[in-house]
This record gives sequence, structure tokens and C-alpha cells, in this order.
Amino acid sequence: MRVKICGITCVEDAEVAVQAGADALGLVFYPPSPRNVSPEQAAEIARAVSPFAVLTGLFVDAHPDQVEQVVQQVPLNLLQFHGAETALYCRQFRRPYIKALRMKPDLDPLEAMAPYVDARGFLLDAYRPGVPGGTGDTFDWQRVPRSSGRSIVLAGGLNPDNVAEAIRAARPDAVDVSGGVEASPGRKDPHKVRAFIHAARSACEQNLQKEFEQ
Ligand SMILES: O=C(O)c1ccccc1NCC(=O)[C@H](O)[C@H](O)COP(=O)(O)O
Repeated sequence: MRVKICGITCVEDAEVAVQAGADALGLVFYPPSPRNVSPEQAAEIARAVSPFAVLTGLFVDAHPDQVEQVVQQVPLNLLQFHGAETALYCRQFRRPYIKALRMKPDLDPLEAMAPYVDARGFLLDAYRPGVPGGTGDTFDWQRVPRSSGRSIVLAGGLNPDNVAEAIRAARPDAVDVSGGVEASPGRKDPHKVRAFIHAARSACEQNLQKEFEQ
């Protein structure tokens, strides 16, 4: 079980997340978001954190020049495309990427994943019309495909109180949280970050124990 803390906007929050055991940090390059960071802020965060934390750069239907400019300035390990980007668009940067899929009621996730043959995984997020992400909404975790053969990151409205149940229900490879561990928009609450990671790790251990006993 991997844990990604998304919407990191400052060095202090990045350090708290990594010290608490986060595997990945998400940096939002989407100006309308309260979690948006400039390439300069992102580069400062990148310099401060462990080289073993996966730095993920998140974009929403960005002009390719914007993505290129960011990847020149910030040592990102992974790109996350959170809008309506096509597979062709995502692969043009020749970098590892994950594709976010918003779980609209009529969306078949397996069908939606199919064109992204080179994606390293898929982040399944809640769907709210007009809001690309960071909604704080959950979706029906039973809709997460089992045995898809692809890495699945579960997102959308997770928090320290519901992440264990979400892991038991969806059995994802990773979980992602933003608003559920915030003190205010764009700033993380260290206690919530630690509680979230602890709850996710404990739920994963319990799942493994159950499988072992069966
Ligand atoms: O976080 C944002 O503000 C955001 C804005 C636009 C597109 C995506 C955004 N966040 C992407 C993430 O990966 C979030 O962690 C994910 O949507 C879950 O957010 P939350 O429900 O607040 O945990």
C-alpha cells in the first residue's frame, strides 16, 4: 500500500508528509486550485525532500508548453493528468505518468483505461460536474475494478476516518488524499497526515493478515 499526499504547497508540509511515511507527494500546477504552486515553489519543495519520495506533478488540460516548462524546472518523478487528456497527449512528454479518471456514474473504468496502454497507473477520483479534482467527495468504492492488471490509486474524499474502510472495500494499490488532511485550503494538518498514513498502513496489514488466514 502506497500513500500519496496531494496538494503540497510548502516545504514544511512536504517534510511532515515524508516524515510520516508518505511514499509520494502531489504538486498541483493548476492556477484555479487553492493548492496551485509555481515551478519555483515546486523546485524549492523538491530540493528539501528526500530523493526517495515520488514527486508527482499534476496538470489539468494544460498546454503542452506549460508541462514542458515545469518538467525543465522541477525534478518530477511522475506526471498526473487530471483532465480530459488523451493517451496521445499524455505520452508526448515521454515521462512516466498516471491518468486520473473521474468516476462519473456512467463511466466504465476498464473501458476508460484501455487507451492509456503506457500509463503507469490510474487515479480514480470522485466526479463533480465542473470541478476537476480536490472535491472532498467520495464515490462508490465497489466500482473500483479488481484484477485489472493496472495500478490503481484510490482518491476522492478520503480522510483518517474512512481510509481503512475504503481500502477494505476497494483493495487499491495506493491511496491519495488532499482535502481530508488539510487544516485550511492548501495547508496540511500534521496530525491528520499522520493519522491518515497510520490508518492506511494498519488497514493494509489487516487485509494481508486476513488473506494469510484464508
Ligand atoms: O487538489 C486540487 O485542488 C485539484 C484541483 C484540480 C485537479 C485536481 C486536484 N487534485 C487532485 C488530487 O489528486 C486530489 O488529491 C484528489 O482529487 C482527491 O482530493 P480530495 O477529495 O480533496 O482528497
